[in-house]
Amino acid sequence: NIQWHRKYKLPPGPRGIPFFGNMFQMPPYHQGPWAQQMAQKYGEMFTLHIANTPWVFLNTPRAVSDLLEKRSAIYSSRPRFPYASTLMSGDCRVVLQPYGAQWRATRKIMHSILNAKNGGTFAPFQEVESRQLVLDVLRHPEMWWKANQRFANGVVMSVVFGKRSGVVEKSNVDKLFDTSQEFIAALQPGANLVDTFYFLDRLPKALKWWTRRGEDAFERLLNVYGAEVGDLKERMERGTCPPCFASKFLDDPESEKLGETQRLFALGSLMEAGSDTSRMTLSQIVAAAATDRRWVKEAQAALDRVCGVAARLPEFNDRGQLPYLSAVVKEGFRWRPFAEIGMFHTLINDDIYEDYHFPAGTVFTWNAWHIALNPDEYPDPLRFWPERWLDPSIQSIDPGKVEDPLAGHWSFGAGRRVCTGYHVGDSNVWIAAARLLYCFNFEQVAGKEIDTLNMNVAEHRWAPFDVKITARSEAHRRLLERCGGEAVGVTY
Ligand code: HEM
Repeated sequence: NIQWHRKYKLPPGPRGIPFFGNMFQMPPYHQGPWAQQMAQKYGEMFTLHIANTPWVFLNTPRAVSDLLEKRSAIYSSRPRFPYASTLMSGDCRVVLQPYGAQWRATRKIMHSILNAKNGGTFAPFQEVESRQLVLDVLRHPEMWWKANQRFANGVVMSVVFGKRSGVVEKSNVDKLFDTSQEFIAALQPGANLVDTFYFLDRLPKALKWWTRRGEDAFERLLNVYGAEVGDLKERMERGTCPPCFASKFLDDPESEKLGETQRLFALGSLMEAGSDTSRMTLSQIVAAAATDRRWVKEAQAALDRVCGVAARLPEFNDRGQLPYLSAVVKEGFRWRPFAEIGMFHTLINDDIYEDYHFPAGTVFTWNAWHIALNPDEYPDPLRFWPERWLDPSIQSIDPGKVEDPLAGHWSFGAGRRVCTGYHVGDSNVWIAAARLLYCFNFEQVAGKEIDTLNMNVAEHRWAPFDVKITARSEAHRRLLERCGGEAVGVTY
């Protein structure tokens, strides 16, 4: 221990208790405000000890860029998860895989399919599902959050499996999304003690009460995805499957080398990572629209200039003429980051940075909430202010980068671990936001004002907040019925 302390030096942080460290100080959810307070107290970095693993929070873009980006080759692994990764996922869940050959090979193929050049493969799915979205909101405005969820799940189902979820056998779709929820639940702090207290993993198998549960979850997932891949192969043979991620992935000879389990988990990982993320970002934009009319008026004026008044729905082709809408999407990713304390990146070698010496195995994360709401980075940070991405006199940003999904914020992560689906995610949110804003007005409900700093947008069983949504005019209503209606009968 003394030798360790002589050799290594970590940033300061709150004092913990023996054995558990700071485990009980960090709230189990909505950790952003707490981590923000810590950053205000300790400065550019602070350290927590979760059991005996040090976690370093990076509180400025400078530190995130210096470590997670510029030194990405050694800051891109993940902590061990004996339950959520090994037992439940056969060590094949991309998002938790350690930095190594298997992760790199899977990610390389994912990237080759999900990059911007393939946007044309996915745009038809996003086009249909966003038409259905605006129609669903028109018909049942109080169920906007369900419509939003259906949109996000529907897009990711089509992007991955080339299948419209509205027409897929419902039980398997439910099972697909249930497996995702089960995985997300398993990742919550404290959900499985062995993922924090690694010594438990050394117990004899008979004493590990969680083993059966994890093995069951693993089997279930293989069956659900196996069934979906079987169906996909049949549709490919019949020539009825539109090009999608899975058809390209399974056709790629490189993917054969990954083995069957890794191939199934690659598909599963995309479904898990790609759905809730789009849904939550859209919910944030709805909240922002209801709480601040100023930017909504600008967005609607920009849309009307390009599409005419209640003349036609915005299209992807309009994007170049609608920088304001790209700025809305960027602001949607920045405004209230839902990955409030970022995502864990494990350091694989010892490293020295300025005054500090970090041991291999230290976990790093970017303090997303603090950075996004820091007035030194983003003037008037609580305001949803798309202009900040277009006007360098508000914020130092190159307005030419407004369509670059990664520029100016960390919501898609950092370095080699950055979100593989960011082009799909960004365009999902763009088309849905453009169409919703073109067609609807959003208002708060009297007596049920939205507390935008305390919205639980992760909630998928009920509305995260109340909002009144109405068509902008009778002409918009007619347009919605016509254009939305065209999506209802589409099957593939
Ligand atoms: C719409 C908004 C989205 C947001 C805000 C988002 C955000 C993120 C974040 C923060 C990470 C972790 C990055 C890190 O560790 O540094 C991540 C990882 C990932 N995302 Fe996304 N994501 C979105 C959409 C999508 C979509 C649509 C897909 C797939 C079609 C996707 C696939 C993935 C995958 C596979 C990973 C794991 C990458 C790895 O560990 O190597 N994401 N995403």
